[in-house]
Amino acid sequence: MIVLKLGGSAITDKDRPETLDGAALEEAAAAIAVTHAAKERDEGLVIVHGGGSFGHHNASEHGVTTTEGSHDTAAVFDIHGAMTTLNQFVLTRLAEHDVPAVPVHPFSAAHRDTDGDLTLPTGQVETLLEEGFVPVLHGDLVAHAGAGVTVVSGDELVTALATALEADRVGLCSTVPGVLDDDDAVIEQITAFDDVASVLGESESTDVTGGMAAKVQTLLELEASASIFGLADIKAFLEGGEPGTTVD
Ligand SMILES: Nc1ncnc2c1ncn2[C@@H]1O[C@H](COP(=O)(O)OP(=O)(O)OP(=O)(O)O)[C@@H](O)[C@H]1O
Ligand SMILES: C=C(C)CCOP(=O)(O)O
Repeated sequence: MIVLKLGGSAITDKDRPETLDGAALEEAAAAIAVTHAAKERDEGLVIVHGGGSFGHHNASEHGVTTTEGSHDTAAVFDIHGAMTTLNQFVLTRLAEHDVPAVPVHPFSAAHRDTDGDLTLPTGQVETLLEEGFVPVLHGDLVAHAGAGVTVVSGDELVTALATALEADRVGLCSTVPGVLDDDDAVIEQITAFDDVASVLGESESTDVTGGMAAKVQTLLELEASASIFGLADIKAFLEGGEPGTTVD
């Protein structure tokens, strides 16, 4: 099966709070629909989307990150609420393209222990896949022992899902065509963080989960290899290609 992340930076205007990039989401949904329809029903697809201009701004205002928690219910309503709003946009657009996409909200399913380690039950995702659905998860808040609630990034969910479901392929679509070097050329392959640490930065927009540096670090922990690519390469990835940067 395949785990595909739609980066928040790719499907929203990350510089304007709670602003969707409708054209980008449409391009993504159309590419997913055309490849999903062409495949056998038993090749499952799980989609995870990030926050972009939904979630990061709200989390930043409330001072909540993946490690800094909150016990304020207003923070939960704002941050989780922004993410479920974006999730509705994603589900609606996929449904318009006849992709059988259904929501799975991490806030209601996952938690962290006192060390910050994430537990994400996947029985519902596996059953939905077996029943022919495309589960759609998203970066969210999660209960965090000793800290209240903290942010879980879509990237962290991708690695948890890929490990639990033994994914064959993992793809992260972002606003860049891959990880870029000093000359803005796409780096084809990354096998060690130190090799690329000097070019990896945070996001240029408000981002509480660490941008490209955190993304690469998370993906290096994954057993399967993963691809980071831009919107125009979703179809190539879903058809079996390895566009952009491969992290393994
Ligand atoms: N070497 C690099 N190559 C490419 N992008 C980089 C690099 N260093 C920093 N970045 C930044 O990382 C961003 C991508 O990370 P970001 O976390 O925003 O991605 P995303 O997963 O698509 O979005 P979100 O976290 O909102 O879901 C790029 O838009 C760019 O600003
Ligand atoms: C900010 C929140 C709530 C989710 C962030 O998920 P990401 O955009 O995948 O890092």
